[in-house]
Amino acid sequence: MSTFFDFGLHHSIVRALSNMGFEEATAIQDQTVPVALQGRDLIGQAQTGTGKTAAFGIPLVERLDEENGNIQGVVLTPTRELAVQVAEEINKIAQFKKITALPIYGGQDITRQIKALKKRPQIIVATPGRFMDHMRRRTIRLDAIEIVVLDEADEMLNMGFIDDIKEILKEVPENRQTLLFSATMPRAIQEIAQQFMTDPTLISVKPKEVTVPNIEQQYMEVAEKQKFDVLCRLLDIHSPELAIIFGRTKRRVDELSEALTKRGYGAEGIHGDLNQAKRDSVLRKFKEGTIEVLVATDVAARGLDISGVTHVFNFDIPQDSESYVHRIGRTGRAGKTGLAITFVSPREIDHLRLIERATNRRMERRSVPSMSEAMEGQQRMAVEKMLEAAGRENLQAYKTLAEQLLEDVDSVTLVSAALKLLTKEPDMTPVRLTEEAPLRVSKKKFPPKGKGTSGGYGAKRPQRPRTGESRPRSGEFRPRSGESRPRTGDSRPRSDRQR
Ligand SMILES: Nc1ncnc2c1ncn2[C@@H]1O[C@H](COP(=O)(O)OP(=O)(O)OP(=O)(O)O)[C@@H](O)[C@H]1O
Ligand SMILES: [Mg+2]
Repeated sequence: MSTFFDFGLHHSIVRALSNMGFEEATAIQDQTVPVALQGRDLIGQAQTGTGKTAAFGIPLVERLDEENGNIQGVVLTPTRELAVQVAEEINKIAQFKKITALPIYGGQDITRQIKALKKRPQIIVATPGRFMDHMRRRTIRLDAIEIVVLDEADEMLNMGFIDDIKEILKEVPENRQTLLFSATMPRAIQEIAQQFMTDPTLISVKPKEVTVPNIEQQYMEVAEKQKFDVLCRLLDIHSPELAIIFGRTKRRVDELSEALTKRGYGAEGIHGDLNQAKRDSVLRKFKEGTIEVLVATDVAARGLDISGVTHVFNFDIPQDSESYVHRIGRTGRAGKTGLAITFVSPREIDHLRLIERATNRRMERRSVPSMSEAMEGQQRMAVEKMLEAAGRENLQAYKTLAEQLLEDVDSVTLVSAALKLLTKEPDMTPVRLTEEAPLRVSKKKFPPKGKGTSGGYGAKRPQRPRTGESRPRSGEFRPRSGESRPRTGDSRPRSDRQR
């Protein structure tokens, strides 16, 4: 692997990368940065958490002119949170250069954005809908744009942003450089590539292994009615540092986070119907560790890089293999390990097999843990806490008290009582969860063995469920198949404001 010196980057960027703790380039950076620095168009595919942001961030910061205050670079992302995160990472890379990246997204006051634009950032990181708003208001000038990046390009297509993206790409100067990145590259991407890119270089890191090996992948067959109790047991057994639980619908996310809170877990939900202030505060609390469980729809499946996420639970099996890959990719990032557990109801097994085929990787079947295992897990935690305190805390102020207690009660009884108080015993507080219909795969859509696995990503998608909740009503579950994708201006998704 190259060090960042080998790319011939400006010393201020090498210094910034070293400040960020980046010593060597990751595989995708190693292969794409030199090509992007030459000004060539490229399509970059590499697994989740392998540094695709810097793979386009470094060439952006290197190639753009710091003396020029015009907008020279645009990065489009599918979600608002991702726009903020990507802008932050670019600003870190640019910390010793006079280049700034500004995030622009729906749900944020547009006049504030216009004010921020007056400070002349060279790079805009935006969700497509809000970028279009600014384009129409002429508050963003496009004539000096040299580089356009589509991050999570396939997801933006899934969300129906295709027309917006086409319009944006038509408006920016034709001789720009276009970079397109994602961990998953379904075929529809090729259309964009052909239409809007100039002789793009395709760089794909291990296309057959779309998931990273350091994420342990398990599944459990669980009846819909039992899912919640099983989830609680798993949380008790694993005591994750930070966990993300994905649910299928917004209602599901609301109900789950409420139910978890009722049972004493620090959990909050995030989905597209919450206002931006709420979304921001939930994510902030999760990053700080104020809450340890984030319950989310697929709005949090893409790109988010939160350190400390040790576990991902698919409370509801994802709709398709792309969603699966990105959801579980919120753990096991930057070389760390992670565990992903997917719940599958008995009627959804075919759907799970379809995901396994598309990702070319089997999930390990695990049996549902028992209540006593959950109890043991919590007891283990209590013992750990106690031993840690015994080893580290200054206990002087408690010693006399302890000696007095030991005169009346024997030591085993006393320690047992202390452990009981420290143990979070299984909580069976009743909760209310509306049942979700299982995801079914029609026999026709189930590809014969061996097919659809080439390149890891050819498998056909299962049908979307037909329940009202999971319609693309507000951008959470978008039509992904050719037939149902809106084609006209009228039926286009109502911009990223709804996400
Ligand atoms: N060369 C490097 N050395 C060390 N850490 C790195 C390097 N490049 C990136 N990282 C870190 O790795 C983590 C994952 O990077 P990033 O978010 O860019 O992944 P990604 O490939 O875009 O993933 P996803 O497909 O989920 O969007 C980040 O915390 C980033 O700071
Ligand atoms: Mg990314």
